[in-house]
Amino acid sequence: MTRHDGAPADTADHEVAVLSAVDVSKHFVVRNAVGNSSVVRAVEHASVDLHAGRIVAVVGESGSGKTTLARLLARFYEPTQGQIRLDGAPVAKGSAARGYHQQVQLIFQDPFGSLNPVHRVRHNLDRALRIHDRRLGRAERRRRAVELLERVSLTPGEDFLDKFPHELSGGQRQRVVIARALAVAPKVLLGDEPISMLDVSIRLEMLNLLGRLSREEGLAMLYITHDIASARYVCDDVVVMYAGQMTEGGPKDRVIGAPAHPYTKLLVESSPDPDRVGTTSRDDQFADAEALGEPPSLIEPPTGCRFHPRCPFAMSRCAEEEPPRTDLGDGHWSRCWLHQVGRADEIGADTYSAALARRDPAEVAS
Ligand SMILES: Nc1ncnc2c1ncn2[C@@H]1O[C@H](COP(=O)(O)OP(=O)(O)OP(=O)(O)O)[C@@H](O)[C@H]1O
Repeated sequence: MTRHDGAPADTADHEVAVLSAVDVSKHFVVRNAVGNSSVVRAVEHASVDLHAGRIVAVVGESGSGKTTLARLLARFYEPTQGQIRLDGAPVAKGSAARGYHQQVQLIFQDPFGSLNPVHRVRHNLDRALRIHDRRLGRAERRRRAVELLERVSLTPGEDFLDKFPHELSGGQRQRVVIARALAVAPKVLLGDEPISMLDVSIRLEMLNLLGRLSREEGLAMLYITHDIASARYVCDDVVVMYAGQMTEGGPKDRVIGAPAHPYTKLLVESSPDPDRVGTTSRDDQFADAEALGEPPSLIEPPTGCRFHPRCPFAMSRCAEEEPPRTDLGDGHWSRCWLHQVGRADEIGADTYSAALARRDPAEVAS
């Protein structure tokens, strides 16, 4: 069972996670036009474990901290606080990144931007293969490049070796990006919205490819998405982020099927059709959620539970104190005061908008 949000990995799971973020925070110092600085609390106290052969989805609105979390796990950023662990061992600050990136690969949204446009597919793969093993001869690298292309269903691989990125479709380019990531034989793939810029018609195939790589080849994966339906389709576990914090996590059928946090409920109900995979654009996703209010500033986030200004169930306590984590069994957990005061049943009793319509403004302190 995958553990999220701070519980010790080896007691909950009986196996050490391949890659973990343990209580990580990332703060950015930004300056305005007149030189005053402020701190953006992009991620705060986030924990997640990635296990071999399993996919964890991170869902949340724009600006909730998903990309920052992936970049922390990829060591593109050092955490302001907390730890990244690989195979259970803390990754030392400033330690060599090359060895790390042979084990942990990050895939971005835009496959065109990820490939060098002046080089053929062969060259793009060859470089990664040489980084993986300097002893490989030219013929062996070519053989492996063909094999990699075929692993991502670009067959026959020979036909793609001499193509330039602009000669490929978006889906084919993203497959080449994945093949290049696999060239270094990583244990972990981090996908930052890897299908959102692809044609709707091929998104399902890409998800199937990611699912196959995880299940059949044992890769541990993080899958960042706005799309609840694709998270439900391909992942094992889901973590929900709101305003830089993790609010709920656990097995996907529990989190998406029976949300235990009002924000997850809002996301699921705002999702155009949780059963139609990959058909919505980023802008349409959570359109209703946006109508219900802007996500908060991460420079001066709301006190207490960050979701309380938008929450139909908010009590005065929600504005005062951060809710503790409540474990709900089977790896499912939530950070919401309703669980602590015996009112958790209310989350599932009605739709989010019906609950919002009934909200008593006097209950919310700010
Ligand atoms: N390098 C940076 N400097 C300053 N602020 C940053 C930086 N990177 C991210 N942020 C801020 O951190 C917050 C979280 O951003 P992040 O990109 O992680 O969110 P996200 O959930 O991935 O959003 P999206 O889905 O739009 O990519 C945002 O307020 C963003 O403006």
